[in-house]
Amino acid sequence: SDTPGTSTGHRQRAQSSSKKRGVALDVNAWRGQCRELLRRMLESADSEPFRQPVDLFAYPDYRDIIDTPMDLGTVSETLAVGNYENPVEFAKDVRLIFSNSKAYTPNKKSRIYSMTLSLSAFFETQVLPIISDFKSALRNQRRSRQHLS
Ligand SMILES: O=C(O)c1ccc2ncsc2c1
Repeated sequence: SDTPGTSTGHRQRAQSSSKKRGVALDVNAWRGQCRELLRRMLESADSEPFRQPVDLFAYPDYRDIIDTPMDLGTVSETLAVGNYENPVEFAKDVRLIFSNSKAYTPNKKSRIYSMTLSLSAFFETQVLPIISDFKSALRNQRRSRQHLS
């Protein structure tokens, strides 16, 4: 009712973010965080073999072994055009880069394979908090929307 001083029902909570337990829970924060993570990976020398699709002239048997090629340039483009719905989809493509390299490598001492190991170790430490922050923001958003109506 519009009687002054009476409850007017639940105020619409901010859609994109709300402060809870001192953490800003923004369901959209993951995209900029993933773009920054990609930037840091691309500036590392360890990413050189993975910045563009594997050169099929350099590795003519590549597609005999690898069904779904993936590279950091393709991941960056997919992120930039908004074709990842969440950070889990983004991480799945980045992990594909590393699993392809592990599947293709002729031996576990190869230079490129060792670059795969160090870059994927860095990636996993950095992507974990991005994914868990996204999941808690989503839980929070669903909780606050459930109270509306
Ligand atoms: O020549 C190699 O040792 C090697 C190992 C892994 C790898 N992943 C994509 S290209 C490639 C080449």
